Amino acid sequence: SLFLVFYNHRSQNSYPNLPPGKLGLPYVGESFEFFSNGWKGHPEKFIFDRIAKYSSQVFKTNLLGEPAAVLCGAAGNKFLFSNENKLVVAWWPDSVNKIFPSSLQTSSKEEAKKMRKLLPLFMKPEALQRYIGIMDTVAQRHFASGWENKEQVLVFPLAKNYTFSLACRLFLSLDDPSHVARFSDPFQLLAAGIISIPIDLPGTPFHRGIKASNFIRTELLAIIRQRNKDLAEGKASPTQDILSHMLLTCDENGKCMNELDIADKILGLLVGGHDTASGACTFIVKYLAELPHIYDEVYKEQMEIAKSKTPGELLNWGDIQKMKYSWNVACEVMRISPPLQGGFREALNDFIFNGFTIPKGWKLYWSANSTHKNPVYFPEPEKFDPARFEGNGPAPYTFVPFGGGPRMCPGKEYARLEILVFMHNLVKRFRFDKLIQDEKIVVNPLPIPEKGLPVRLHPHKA
Ligand code: HEM
Repeated sequence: SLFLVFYNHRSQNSYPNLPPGKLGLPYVGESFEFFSNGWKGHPEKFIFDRIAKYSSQVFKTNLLGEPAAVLCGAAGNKFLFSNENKLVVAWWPDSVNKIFPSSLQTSSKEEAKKMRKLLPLFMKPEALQRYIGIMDTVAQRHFASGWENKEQVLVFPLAKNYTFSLACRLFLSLDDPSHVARFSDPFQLLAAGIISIPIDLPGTPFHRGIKASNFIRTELLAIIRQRNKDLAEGKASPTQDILSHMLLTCDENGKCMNELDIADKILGLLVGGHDTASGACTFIVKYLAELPHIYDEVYKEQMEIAKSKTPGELLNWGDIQKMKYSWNVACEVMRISPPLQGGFREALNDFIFNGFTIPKGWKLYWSANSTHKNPVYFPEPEKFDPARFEGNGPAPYTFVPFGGGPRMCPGKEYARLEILVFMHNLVKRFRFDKLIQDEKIVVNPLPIPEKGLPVRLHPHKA
C-alpha cells in the first residue's frame, strides 16, 4: 500500500488545479495535526488555521492515508449533502468497515442502498411516538438506580448507561439489566475498536473490536430468529419494539429485510447512537451546571409539564412538543460541542468545486465546526445562546450536527426524544454543580470531559 500512496502522490501532479493545501508525509499525511488538535480540545483549529492560511473554503490535505479535500462553510455542506450518490458517496475509514461488517457482505451494493432507504421508516416521528412512555419508564429506573440518594456522580458513564439501556429496550425488548450488561461490555470494545489504529494482532484494541463485533452479531442473530418464531406463534407483539417493526415491514415491492440485514441495521443503530447521544446528554449537564440562568428556564418549562400530569402518568408526545426551550438548549449544546465532528465522502468522478478540481477517488470531509464556530453564521460563536434557535433558526446548511441530505443521521428524531426525556427527568430531580471547575474537554474523536464530568447533586426539596 506504500507503493500505492507514492503512486497517488505522483499521479495527482497531472491535475493542474487542485485546491490549496499540503498532502504532508506519505501515509500519515496531516492526520496527526488533524487528531492532535482534537486531543487538545479544539478540533476546529485544524480547519480554521487552513481556511485562513490559504484564504479558501476548500483545501487539500491527507487524512488516514488518503488524499482528501475539506469543504467548509454552508456552501461546502450543501454541495456534499445534495450530491450524495451523484458526485460523491459516503465513505468510512478502513477500520470502520472491518469492525462493522456492513450489509455489503450480506447483500449487493444496490440491495444495501435499498435497505438504507427502509431505515427511516422505523425511526421517523410517527413510528417513535408510541415509545415515549417506555423511554420515560427506562429513564425513571435509570435515575432511581444511578443518581438518586447519591451526593456525587460521574455523568458520562451514567449517560452511556442510560442511552444503552434505552436502545436495548426499544430495539430489542432487552429489559433485564444482567442481559443488558452482557451486551454492554463487548459493546464498549466494539466502539473503542472503531476509533483505534487498524492493526489486527492479538491484544490490540482493533482486534478486540472485531472479536466483540462478531460476538454481538451472533447474539443479535439468535434474538432475531427467536423473535421471528415468537411473532409467527403470536407470542410476541408486532409493535413491542423496533425489531418487530423491522421484521414485519417490507418495501413497495413486497421485499422484506432478511435476518442478516436486520442484524446489520440494529448493530448500525446501536453503534450510531452509542457515544453520540450520551455525549450530548453529558454536555447538556455540563452547560446547565455552568449556566444557572439557562438551567432556571429549562426547569420552569419542565416543571410546568411535570405539574400538568397525574401521579405516575408517563410522558407523551404532547409533552415532548411543549419542550421547545429545552430543545433549543440541546441544539445550542450540539452547536458548540457537536458530538460528531463531521463525515467523509468519496468523489465518484472528477468534479469542480469553487473553481478547484477534485479528482475521482479523493476523499472529502465536511465538518460541523466550519459553520457552527463561524461568526458569519453564528455571531459571537463562543457565546451560549439558545435564542439562536427561535423563530426560523439558523440559515440552511449552517447547523448540521446530524449531517444532511440522504445520509443524514437516521437516529435524529430518536436522539431528540431520548435527550428531552433525559432533561425532563434530570432537572425534575436535581440541581448540580461541577466538581472540577476547569475540566478539560478531549476530542478523541468524540468530545468528552476528560474525567467523565463528576458533579455534586442537590435534590429539589419535595
Ligand atoms: C445527538 C446524537 C447524534 C448525533 C449528533 C448524530 C450525528 C450523526 C451524523 C453527523 C451522522 C453522519 C452523517 C454523514 O456522514 O453525513 C450520523 C450517522 C448515523 N447515525 Fe447518528 N447521531 C446521533 C444519534 C444517533 C442515534 C441515537 C442513532 C440510532 C438510534 C444514530 C444512528 C446513526 C446511523 C445508523 C448513522 C449512519 C447512517 C448512514 O450510514 O447512512 N445516530 N449520525
